[in-house]
Amino acid sequence: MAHPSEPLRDSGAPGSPLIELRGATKRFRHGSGGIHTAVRDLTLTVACGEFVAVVGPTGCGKSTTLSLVSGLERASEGETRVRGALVDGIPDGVGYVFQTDAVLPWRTVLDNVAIGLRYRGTTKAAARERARVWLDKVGLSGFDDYYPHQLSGGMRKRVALAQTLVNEPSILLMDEPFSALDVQTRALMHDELLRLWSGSGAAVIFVTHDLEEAIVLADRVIVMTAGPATVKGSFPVPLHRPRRVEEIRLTPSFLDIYREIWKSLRDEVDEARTRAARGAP
Ligand SMILES: Nc1ncnc2c1ncn2[C@@H]1O[C@H](COP(=O)(O)OP(=O)(O)OP(=O)(O)O)[C@@H](O)[C@H]1O
Repeated sequence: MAHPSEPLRDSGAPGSPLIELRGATKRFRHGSGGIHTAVRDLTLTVACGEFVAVVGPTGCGKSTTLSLVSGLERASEGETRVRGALVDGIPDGVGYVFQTDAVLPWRTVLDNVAIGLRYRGTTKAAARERARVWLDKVGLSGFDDYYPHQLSGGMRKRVALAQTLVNEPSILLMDEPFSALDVQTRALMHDELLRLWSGSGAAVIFVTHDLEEAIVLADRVIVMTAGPATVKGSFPVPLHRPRRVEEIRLTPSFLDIYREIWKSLRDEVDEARTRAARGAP
């Protein structure tokens, strides 16, 4: 295991994926005694440094898939491996960014960013110094002493990103991180995320409802079936990097790949809508 305050770097041993879900099934027992299968026989691998986006209809099991990788949930059948080892608890080097950020309202921006390092045993001065570097990287230098309520939604999201990235995760799990932001702020955050990720070597699994967002960001888009989630299709995104997200959306190659993936996703979205109209899970 790496020293708690040191970033974990994955060497990317040839032939071995960083993240592997093999025939993973996750069932939940409900209070009523019924059993709900959220994920079924899901097989997915992610390589070191790869940016994978996962799209699928509402409630299909995308977040549960992330929980299997992060070790927050254990597969009922099949297995999840990170760096070849069975996931049993939170693997080293995992960072998580949720839709609702984990910014603490009673702490300053600087201390919010420093908090993860403090928990890992870094001294206050060193943690704050590192946090300042990351605040600068996310364009928030000068806001050290602000409290979260004094920031815009986009700025708070930047704090949340810095809070996670300051720990230099080698695996970044993102669960609809920008869905609460307005369209313009989202677009800015897309560019920002790509800038921060490029060269970091981190593998990303980015869950979203938004196919456009998935394509502009990812190396590969995974389409999930209507629940229980399993992989319906895996689509490489042949768009060059570095990407200017706003410009990419207008290119013929973007529209081609959008049409191709939407053809696969549309049936699942329709299926989920039909079930919702029938009141079925
Ligand atoms: N801890 C749990 N206990 C019981 N059921 C759960 C639990 N977590 C998830 N589920 C159920 O599993 C299914 C998949 O949920 P999940 O949150 O993974 O879907 P999702 O695709 O991320 O949803 P959304 O698109 O709405 O964010 C849902 O029916 C949900 O109610």
